[in-house]
Amino acid sequence: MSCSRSCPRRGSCATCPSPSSGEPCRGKLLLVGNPNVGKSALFSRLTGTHALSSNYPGTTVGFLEGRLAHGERCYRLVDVPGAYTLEATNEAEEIASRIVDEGADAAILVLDATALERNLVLALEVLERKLPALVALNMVDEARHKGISVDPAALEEALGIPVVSTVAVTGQGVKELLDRLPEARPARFAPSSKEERWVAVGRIVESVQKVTHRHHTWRDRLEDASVDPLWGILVGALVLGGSFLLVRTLGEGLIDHVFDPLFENLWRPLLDRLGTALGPGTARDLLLGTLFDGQVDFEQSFGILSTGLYVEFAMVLPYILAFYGVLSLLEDVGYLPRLAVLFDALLHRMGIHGYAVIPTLLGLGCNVPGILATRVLESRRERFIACTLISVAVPCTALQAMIVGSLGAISMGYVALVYGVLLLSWLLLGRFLHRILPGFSPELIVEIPPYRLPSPRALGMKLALRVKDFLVEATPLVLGGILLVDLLEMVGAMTLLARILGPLFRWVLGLPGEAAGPIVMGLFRKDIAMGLLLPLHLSPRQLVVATTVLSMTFPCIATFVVLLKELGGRDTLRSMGLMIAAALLAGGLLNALFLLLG
Ligand SMILES: Nc1nc2c(ncn2[C@@H]2O[C@H](COP(=O)(O)OP(=O)(O)OP(=O)(O)O)[C@@H](O)[C@H]2O)c(=O)[nH]1
Ligand SMILES: [Mg+2]
Repeated sequence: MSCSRSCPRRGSCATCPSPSSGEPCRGKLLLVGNPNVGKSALFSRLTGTHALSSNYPGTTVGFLEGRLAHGERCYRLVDVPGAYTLEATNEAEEIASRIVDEGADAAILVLDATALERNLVLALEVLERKLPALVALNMVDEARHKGISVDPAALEEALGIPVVSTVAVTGQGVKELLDRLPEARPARFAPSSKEERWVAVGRIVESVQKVTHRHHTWRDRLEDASVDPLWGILVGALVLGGSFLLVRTLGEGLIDHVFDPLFENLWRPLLDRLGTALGPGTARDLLLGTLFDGQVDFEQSFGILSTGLYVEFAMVLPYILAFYGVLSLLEDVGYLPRLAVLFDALLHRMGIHGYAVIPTLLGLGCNVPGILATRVLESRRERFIACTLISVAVPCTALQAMIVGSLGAISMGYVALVYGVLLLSWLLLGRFLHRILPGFSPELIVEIPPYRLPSPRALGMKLALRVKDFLVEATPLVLGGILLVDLLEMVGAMTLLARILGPLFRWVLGLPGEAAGPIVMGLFRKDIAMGLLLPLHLSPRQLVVATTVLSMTFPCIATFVVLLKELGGRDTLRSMGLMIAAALLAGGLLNALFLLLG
């Protein structure tokens, strides 16, 4: 097992046993470098722990720790968030700066050979702090394609520390890097000003790097086209439209041809037998739920083993697989930062810069990583706006799967209506927050990585990591949520909730009081809450209102916890207040519109 799992309280990883002796790992190594230079790819290679690695700056925003065993020695290896400078400008850089200041036995300075100049600035800042170090000169394959050659021996001479050329995605040079770890040493750079550092960097680059002329390739042309104001929008619309279609087709295909048949043909007979063995009583009510004609209804029975497992595995998991498969591909190709450039003008009107598009897209998978990814935004104001917008108007894949599964079964028009209202709320709330919150949004300074052909192995590992995270996080909440609903039902709490909130639901939203329970249960899991709405036999229009309100009100418990961690108590409360107000307003207006239309 890796340290990152066994030591979630980062930094207390001294409890990880070393390979042979059973003693804790005492040595500490840091992987330090600019964003998107391959630190996490190298981390995965060195520790065998899979860290998320994507082709855009800011993938790692908190740090990850793993164990690196080499020969008789055992080290704790820290994947430090990418930073351009240790004079931090955002939270990810603050974390990086703090970790470097805490010190370590050695730092592995990961430099991108295609952008040596910019990378060396940070390297010198680290070296000025007298940390023993060595260099992993990464992406040398990419540099070769670009006609850039860096002489590692000359760089070693110039810096005074070991330099090893690496290609983190293939593992080239990684063994040599490990072999040379003991040679890591402090360099002789004295603390200097920014200007002096740039001058030193210029001198080093001149002596170690050669650039040869090369012709424009189709990749260069595609890169230019995808940020062009006109062509870029066309490419963006095609990519986004195509992605959504692909997710839907893949998700539906998996449900129809894999997961549904599995539940119907394998799981149902087992449940039937269990039902007969248990006979009527509380145990059967909790495990299988309500029976219809003596049979389990996977969507409506609400037993732990019936609806609980079905919702998670047959309704949500297929879309999780499809969504993360497609998103990971877009990430690794390097398309997302281009989307950030295209969206910058629009997002600036909402007080956030274009880069917020990446957390937002991640939020469409699960709000939790989406909110964590807002750490790359510079100001607190931007982060508050981005987090609130994600929680209010960006439905996670689990909820979307249920929306498409239930509302989509009636008409895709209703699904489009819910998405339309969410999009409009996202835009209007963003505008509103931009107006009322003091401060300004910094300009977009985002580095556009080159397009890269993703490695199927890396993609597969990333998908497996994300699906595992989903299962670990969702399973206890889904099953526990269903148990809680059943217990609350048994003690009459749901009826009480319906009575208290009934008038508000009836008058403002046009919903029966019984819808209050499911919507409040959204605090646990929104997919389960959506499942609870189904047995109420709402009219399609009521279901649209209920779905919209459920999407926009309280975040689920996991999102709430990260919001609290990222924004602090006061801002989380403000954000939740906005969520409830926006949800009631949107639901109320939809209801009024439906009444007007008759
Ligand atoms: N061609 C090539 N691609 C690489 C190499 N190393 C990493 N990559 C790719 O570069 C992208 C960035 O890698 P990451 O490991 O996410 O970089 P990082 O430094 O952890 O980035 P942040 O977490 O954003 O700071 C990914 O798409 C990797 O697959 C390399 O040596 N050659
Ligand atoms: Mg990373």
